[in-house]
Amino acid sequence: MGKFVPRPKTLGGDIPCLDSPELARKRQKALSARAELRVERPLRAESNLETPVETQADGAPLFRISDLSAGYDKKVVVEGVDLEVRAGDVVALIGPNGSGKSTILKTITRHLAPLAGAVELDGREISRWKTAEFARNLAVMLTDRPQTELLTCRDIVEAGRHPYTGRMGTLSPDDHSRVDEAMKTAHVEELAERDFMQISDGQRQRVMLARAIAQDPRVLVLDEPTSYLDIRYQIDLLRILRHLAKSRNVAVIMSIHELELAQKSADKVICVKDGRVFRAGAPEDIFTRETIDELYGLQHGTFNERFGSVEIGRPHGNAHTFVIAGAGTGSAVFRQLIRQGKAFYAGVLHEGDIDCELARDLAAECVAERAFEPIGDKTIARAKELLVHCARLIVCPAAFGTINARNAELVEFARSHGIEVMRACEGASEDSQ
Ligand SMILES: Nc1ncnc2c1ncn2[C@@H]1O[C@H](COP(=O)(O)OP(=O)(O)OP(=O)(O)O)[C@@H](O)[C@H]1O
Repeated sequence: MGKFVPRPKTLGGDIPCLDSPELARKRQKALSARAELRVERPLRAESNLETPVETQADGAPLFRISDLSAGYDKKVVVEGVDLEVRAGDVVALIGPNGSGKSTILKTITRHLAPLAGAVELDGREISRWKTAEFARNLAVMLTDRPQTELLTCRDIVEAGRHPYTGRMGTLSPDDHSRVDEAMKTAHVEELAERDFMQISDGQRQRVMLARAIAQDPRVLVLDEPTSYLDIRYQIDLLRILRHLAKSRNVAVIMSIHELELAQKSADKVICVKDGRVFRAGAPEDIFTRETIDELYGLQHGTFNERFGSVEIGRPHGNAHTFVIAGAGTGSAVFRQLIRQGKAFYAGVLHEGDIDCELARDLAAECVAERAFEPIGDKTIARAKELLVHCARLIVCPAAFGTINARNAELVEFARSHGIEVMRACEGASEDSQ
């Protein structure tokens, strides 16, 4: 293992001393790593990062996939894929493990040859593009870890500019400022001099994002870009991708497992299941309980479309707890009971209240009244029918209002039947005070 050679001091702000022998050697290494890193050439060497790339005049898709079959060693693992992506679109591929998302992404980035069908960039089959020409249009961020030796994180990001340089990979001052900008955008400035192989997975992912940004592509393809990132950087990454799409007209195509993030960041969602496109459409059409439960074959939990989250489902067994909730006061108690594996009833709630939405997924039964209507006789009677089987009543709201005033009857009912009454906020028995 060679000794790590620190980078030379910079001259004139952040512009490195380009004629240093050490840097030339490292740059040579970076050049040889270039093939490994699959650096793709941006379309126009002279293009400015601040200048949005022109959209096609006729509004035709930038990228078109038609009846694509893809797989390994002539064995098809995914087929019948159709997709049109326009400049500025953010497209998310979602679906269960092993459904074929990565295989599609590897095929549309020419890491795998298509087994059938067509993939066109700018109306031309991707196999007909010269390597450099194709590379000038498209940047890729896949999940495999590039093995590099003695390259700093800055070297890696600089590799994103090599498509703009001559054969020796000498970066111009303009290239350097773009590298700086990309590192700043991906929050990896502080990693600049660290060995790329000696940083965390999440840090490495952000460095690879910086490289892709420095590359200034028209199409950016990312395989599970959020997988190693903490929540702050997941949000940052998706904001960056949306910014690239909306301000610079980059077409972004990514696979992603975090449904909530996909729902909030994608313009178009492609659901891949069992090697086929199971459904495709706008997030509003895709992120429904029915579609997501079916896509993932959820049996013990369910997708809550209101919250964009997956709930782990209600516990088995009889309920011995009744929770009076409302206006979001019950959510924490519901989740606490679920964590404890305790089944519970919830009521009397109003349709549309967020507690009502959640209780429908988590409670053994949710007693609900129509929105904005005072609690009626039938509803209160049903709540009492359930309450009488319970050992305790948890009251979440600090006070009742006009339309849920009759929940006070449940408290009285509990007391008169020897059922323990607890205030959620105090966690103590009200009756024992
Ligand atoms: N190099 C390979 N050679 C042969 N089969 C492969 C190879 N890579 C993946 N597969 C198979 O292809 C199918 C699709 O895999 P793919 O990686 O595309 O799924 P995915 O949807 O990206 O899954 P995940 O969400 O787990 O990343 C799987 O059955 C997988 O085992």
